[in-house]
Amino acid sequence: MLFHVAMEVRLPPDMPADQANDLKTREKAMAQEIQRAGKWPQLWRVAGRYANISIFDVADADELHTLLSALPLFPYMDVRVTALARHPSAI
Ligand SMILES: O=C(O)CC1=CCC(=O)O1
Repeated sequence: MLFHVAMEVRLPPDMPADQANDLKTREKAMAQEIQRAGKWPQLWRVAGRYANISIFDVADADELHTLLSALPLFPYMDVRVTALARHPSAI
């Protein structure tokens, strides 16, 4: 099942740089692990914002939630999920 996921990251401005860098390093490692597993086939930066647009390919919304909520930056992200269905005109 495909999901369009929009993530906006909002780190507290007073978060120490070491803590922010650790979160970003762990986020990258986990994101790449999920991509290698084939469950995160598209990950795009939104130009000009600390945000991304992604496509996830997972079994269901429960699996998606499990993956998203395990991301190190999850507590600092505003996440919007849209379930995708096949368009009848798609070829
Ligand atoms: O930088 C971001 O958009 C947040 C993020 C999600 C996966 C990743 O590696 O970074």
